[in-house]
Amino acid sequence: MTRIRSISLRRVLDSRGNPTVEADVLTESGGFGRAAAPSGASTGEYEAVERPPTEAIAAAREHAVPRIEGLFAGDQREVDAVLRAADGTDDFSEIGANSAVAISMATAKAAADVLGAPLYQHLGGAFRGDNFPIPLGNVIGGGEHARDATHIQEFLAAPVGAPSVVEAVFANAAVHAAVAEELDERDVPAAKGDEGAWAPAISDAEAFEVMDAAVETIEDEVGFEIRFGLDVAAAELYDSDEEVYVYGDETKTRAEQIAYVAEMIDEYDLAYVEDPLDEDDFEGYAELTERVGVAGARPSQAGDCLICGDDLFVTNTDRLQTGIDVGAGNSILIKPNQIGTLSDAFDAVELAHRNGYDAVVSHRSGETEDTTIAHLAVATDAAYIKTGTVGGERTAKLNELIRIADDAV
Ligand SMILES: C=C(OP(=O)(O)O)C(=O)O
Ligand SMILES: [Mg+2]
Repeated sequence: MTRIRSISLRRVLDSRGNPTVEADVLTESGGFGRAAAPSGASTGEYEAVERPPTEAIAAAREHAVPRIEGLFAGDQREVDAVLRAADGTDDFSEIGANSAVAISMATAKAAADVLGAPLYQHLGGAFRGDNFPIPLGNVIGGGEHARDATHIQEFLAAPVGAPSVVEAVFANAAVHAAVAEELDERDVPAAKGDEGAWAPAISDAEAFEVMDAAVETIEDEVGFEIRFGLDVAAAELYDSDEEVYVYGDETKTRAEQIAYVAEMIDEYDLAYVEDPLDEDDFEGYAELTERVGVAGARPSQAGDCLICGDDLFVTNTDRLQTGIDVGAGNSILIKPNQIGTLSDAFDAVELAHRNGYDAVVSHRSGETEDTTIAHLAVATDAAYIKTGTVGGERTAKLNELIRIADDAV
């Protein structure tokens, strides 16, 4: 295997118009990989730290790049371990998780290029057969991603019965269009939020109705089962002084929040609920998980509702282990930039799978054209991949998924 000859880092634009870190990795035999860090808006308190790109690049050039140049490109674990050692902190606050994840992902792409293999195969996906992640598509959103819209951050289409990835991807786009029609009929204008989801000024209750109607319309059209799900992003709603969840003028106690989410799962047969409670409430997650009766290995395979930890677990194996120990949730959201390296993201998926939890690989609200997460989702046999449904930085991932399924990457 060839060694890494050089690493270049630069600032590029993300989908919000903010700067982010892009890395190029070049090997001695001419292998090339390029990757860019995404960026969150509703970030978890326990995520690895993103530094302003200029500082992150300067720190990575000083501390990490000289130690990684010369390593074998295919030895991802070694490269990621050296990134961590060069940073020297627990949370990548020296070189920035944005520099770290860009270098980690670009290294994997360079190694795949050397092998002449698609990235998902290099990452371990050669034996995945016909298992493909189901795309969860954000079609109505608010929270931290849009002002004056729903309190719940994301309403996500879940085409669980789609016979193929391509049909699933197009079904989500059709639900996005059907939501626009449904809003139009109700005379509700809607701009789009950060992830391309419609961001109407309607109540959460009305958004449930709109989703339900749109999903049913498209289900009838395509002839396979489409459910939907949520990212409540409840840490953003939680007032820790008052110990209540704040929905505009209304509040819910912890018990009311658990009851509300359980009721919505039941009423709308939700396939997926992410971050239903605050990021410190492992016990609350456990209570809800038990209440909605999710049992057994890999709930997605049994058609059960996923209770997924994003801000709760932050792609971190220590936090996931705490959750596993108390029965908090049954799935984990995987965002490589929350933890800083691909090796750490893989460890989180493997710990999840060994314990019957599903993995859901996810984009961030601030994205680039980077397609690494499509390969990561296939390589790890993730149950779902969460992205938007429209917009270039979102369709980049979806179109790559279609190409992987078509063996055309
Ligand atoms: C994608 C999400 O948003 P952000 O990237 O803003 O954390 C999320 O909360 O799942
Ligand atoms: Mg989330």
